[in-house]
Amino acid sequence: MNARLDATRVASILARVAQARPRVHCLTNTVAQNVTANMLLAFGAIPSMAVHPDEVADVAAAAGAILINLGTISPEGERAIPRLLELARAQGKPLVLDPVFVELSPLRMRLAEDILRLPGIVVRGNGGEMQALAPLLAATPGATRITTGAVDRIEAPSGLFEIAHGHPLMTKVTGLGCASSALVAACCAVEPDPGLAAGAALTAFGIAGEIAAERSAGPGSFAMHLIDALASLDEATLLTRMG
Ligand SMILES: Nc1ncnc2c1ncn2[C@@H]1O[C@H](COP(=O)(O)OP(=O)(O)OP(=O)(O)O)[C@@H](O)[C@H]1O
Ligand SMILES: Cc1ncsc1CCO
Ligand SMILES: [Mg+2]
Repeated sequence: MNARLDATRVASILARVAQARPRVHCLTNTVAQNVTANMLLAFGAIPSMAVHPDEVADVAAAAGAILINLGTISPEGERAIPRLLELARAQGKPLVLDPVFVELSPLRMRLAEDILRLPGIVVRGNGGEMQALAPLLAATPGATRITTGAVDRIEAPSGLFEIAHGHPLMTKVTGLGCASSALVAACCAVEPDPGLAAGAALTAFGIAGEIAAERSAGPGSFAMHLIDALASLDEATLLTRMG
């Protein structure tokens, strides 16, 4: 099922991130901002986090990809969203939606519905979030749907990928799902097939999680080791871990 996503392919996408150093503009939640920025840097990408509706499109204009995360959506963030959608549409820029807790509020569901109208949209959520969005996604042809958990499932126009890497400690540090969405966006900036881009990002993140778990004593040191493991991931490690 993942025949097109071997270690060489993943390494090639990661090398393109390291070479191009794409900026990912993150309209994200206040909890996950720091860990998201640090994971992007460890991955070789560059974060920008502007929120103000009157500057967000200027700041994002030269970014390689955009992330919209609904986790602590504010009135200001809500006004920034159409600016980013307009920019992504005009420039054909990749946009990833992280529908945090979309099942908890009609406001989030309405915002998700607007964002899902963007052609080529990529959505990454956990099982509950993706289940809540299922009726909307069923009416969204061309979207890439990513459900993370013990096994990550990527349903893309180019096919289905399943990633069985990672570690349960990844659920004990807040914002790692949010950070994974940003890494998917970074790969979308350098790889036109969003299925392969998401597969590379989540394989790298999962393998870094496995390595970090071997080095850590609990969730605190795990977060630190995860940044280090992601920053030093190389093709030889991918080959060994992907088998
Ligand atoms: N039980 C598990 N075993 C291995 N890896 C896991 C497990 N659960 C989650 N992961 C990994 O953790 C990362 C985050 O996924 P998760 O589904 O926990 O996100 P999330 O619920 O959106 O997190 P958050 O909202 O806290 O940011 C993914 O890379 C995923 O593969
Ligand atoms: C804990 C939390 N609350 C809103 S966003 C967030 C980070 C994980 O999604
Ligand atoms: Mg989440």
